Amino acid sequence: ALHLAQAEDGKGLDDFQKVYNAIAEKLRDEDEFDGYIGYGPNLVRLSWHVSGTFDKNDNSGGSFGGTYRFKKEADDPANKGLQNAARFLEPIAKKFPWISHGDLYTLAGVTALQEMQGPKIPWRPGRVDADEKDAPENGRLPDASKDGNYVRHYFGRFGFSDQEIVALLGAHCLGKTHLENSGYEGPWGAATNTFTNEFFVNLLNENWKLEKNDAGNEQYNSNKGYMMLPTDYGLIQDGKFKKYVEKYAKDQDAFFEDFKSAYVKLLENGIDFSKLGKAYVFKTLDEQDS
Ligand code: HEM
Ligand SMILES: CCOC(=O)c1cnc2ccccc2c1N
Repeated sequence: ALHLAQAEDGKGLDDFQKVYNAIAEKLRDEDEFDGYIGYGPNLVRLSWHVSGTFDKNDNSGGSFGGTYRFKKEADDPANKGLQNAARFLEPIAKKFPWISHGDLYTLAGVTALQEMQGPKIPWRPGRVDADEKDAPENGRLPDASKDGNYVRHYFGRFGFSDQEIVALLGAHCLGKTHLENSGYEGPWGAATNTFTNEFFVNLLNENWKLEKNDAGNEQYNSNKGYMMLPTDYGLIQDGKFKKYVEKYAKDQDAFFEDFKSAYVKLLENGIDFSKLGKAYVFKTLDEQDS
């Protein structure tokens, strides 16, 4: 059965907005990280990795239990580089000991996206920390060296449509790949910390060359120093995916709307929120500047 959301007792919008603001202020303050990209993209990746372990066949994994806090999950080779996001969140967890790890990891991704000018992401609390025995085994996160069909099959495990898959991958407009983390490198100089539909525009407009990188892995490089993973590139090799790439390259609002819905589905997969009221929509720091 699905995990039943149980919100932290007596905590409401104002309490979670305080956590949002603490993360957002720390993001602004520590802007030099990773060549002045900042922690935003890394926090978004953490929120996806703690959710992407979900398996609808037995409702295991997923964001509910906050099991990333255990080495068994944190040390998954696929999570290499996310130690930065985890370290960033430690003082936040200390300042707000009442928030569960699952809620913190997902709220941090929402905060980062909104502070990077992304869409407003409705968010619901109620994830409850589980034990180490509930941590999913390694190997549930995707392999970047594969093609579009692999990506379709992989996300089929969560019940995502072609349109939801393409929208979700639009998050690859943020940050960069790091050779020491994943065996992929780049984009050089083009890495961004602003949420846009640029990933789709680049996919369609650049001429991509498949090259071996310094780790011996094949990736697509463009003469502007952009890069795409083989799984990224699979979105334009596969006709059914490509039509959504074209839609989002033309219409950023449509991308924002569809990304928001798919991202919420990713973060809430496997959890029954029916006992809770409506989702919270947080104000950005800019919207609160009195
Ligand atoms: C086919 C599915 C996916 C694959 C194979 C994949 C693979 C990767 C790889 C290899 C990296 C580089 C990590 C590093 O070297 O530091 C990366 C980074 C990233 N991914 Fe994905 N990813 C996928 C889906 C997603 C999704 C669904 C999201 C969010 C909704 C996402 C968000 C990010 C972000 C924001 C970064 C940049 C992290 C940073 O700059 O530190 N990815 N991804
Ligand atoms: C808009 C310029 O960035 C890109 O084209 C791009 C492409 N794939 C990625 C894959 C993983 C992480 C970041 C990625 C990225 N920033």
